[in-house]
Amino acid sequence: MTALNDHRAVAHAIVAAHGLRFGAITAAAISAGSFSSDDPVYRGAKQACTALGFIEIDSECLAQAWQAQTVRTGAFDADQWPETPTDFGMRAFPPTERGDAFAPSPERLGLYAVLPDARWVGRMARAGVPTVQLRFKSDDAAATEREVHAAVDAVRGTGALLFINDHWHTAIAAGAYGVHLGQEDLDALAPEQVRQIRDAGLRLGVSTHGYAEMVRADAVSPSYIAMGAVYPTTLKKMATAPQGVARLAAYARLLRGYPQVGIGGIDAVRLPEVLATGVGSVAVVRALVAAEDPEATAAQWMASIAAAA
Ligand SMILES: Cc1ncc(COP(=O)(O)OP(=O)(O)O)c(N)n1
Ligand SMILES: Cc1nc(C(=O)O)sc1CCOP(=O)(O)O
Ligand SMILES: [Mg+2]
Repeated sequence: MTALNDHRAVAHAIVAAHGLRFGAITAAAISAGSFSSDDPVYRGAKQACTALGFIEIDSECLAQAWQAQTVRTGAFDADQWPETPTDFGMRAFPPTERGDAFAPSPERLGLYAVLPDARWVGRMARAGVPTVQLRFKSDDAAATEREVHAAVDAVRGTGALLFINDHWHTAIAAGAYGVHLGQEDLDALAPEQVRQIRDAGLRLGVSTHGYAEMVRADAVSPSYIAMGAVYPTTLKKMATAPQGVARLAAYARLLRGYPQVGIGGIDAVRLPEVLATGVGSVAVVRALVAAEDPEATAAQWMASIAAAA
């Protein structure tokens, strides 16, 4: 039994219980950190999470959740990694029952193709990919408007659900199925603008890269939550290290109740272990766009995803 008043014992018990799957750095790291409370469970958990390689804001978030879990259950249990939303300060799940929830998307979005232009969107939609995203990176407003409208036209009649990355205003005007926003995109929006997207009936997907960002995403009750980067990706410069599948599985358990998407560096070899975490969707760029035969590759991936469901 771990002594509840000894933060060092708490830290060692958590690292001993979870070091193998998350990969403990060194025992020496179990001393570092800044603390917002003297509670021994909070303090020990923050030291342990730092030693397990979580970044500062995620260690803080986890430490507060460990403390809340201990208060809620009446006992500290080192084996029980926090995965109850209310312990993280989130509102009660399921989020779909909240008054401010975005329109729902399917629980399992399946293969999710993130694509650079409307031509690719049409091509993958016609190949039967169930979820597609236009990720058109341009500051040219006229070109963006053309591309968004072309993407909406391109999926018509295919059954594919089209999310527009970043350009939410144009997505509303063009009648897209949904919008995908990152944390910085979300930070740039006033609450009124978030309401505007929701009230227009568009679905909202939000990117996350750890616990603190999941809490932030949950605050707007989106239609799905994306988690990345699971593996290293060369597609864009990431501010955080790859998460790996052990963390992805822990995130997926916390976010049960949301449709979930794994993204970043996923290829055919890694696909089975990503699906084994329980996420209902995998989002890819290069695996399709750089494939020799994108249609055949999409068909193979869709079969693998269906077989794992
Ligand atoms: C499904 C999905 N997940 C994550 C992202 C990344 O979005 P964001 O963080 O806004 O970065 P950019 O794609 O805008 O560079 C995504 N697009 N889709
Ligand atoms: C666009 C994007 N967003 C990510 C995130 O983690 O938020 S990873 C990523 C790139 C995904 O490309 P690929 O499948 O080629 O690695
Ligand atoms: Mg973005």
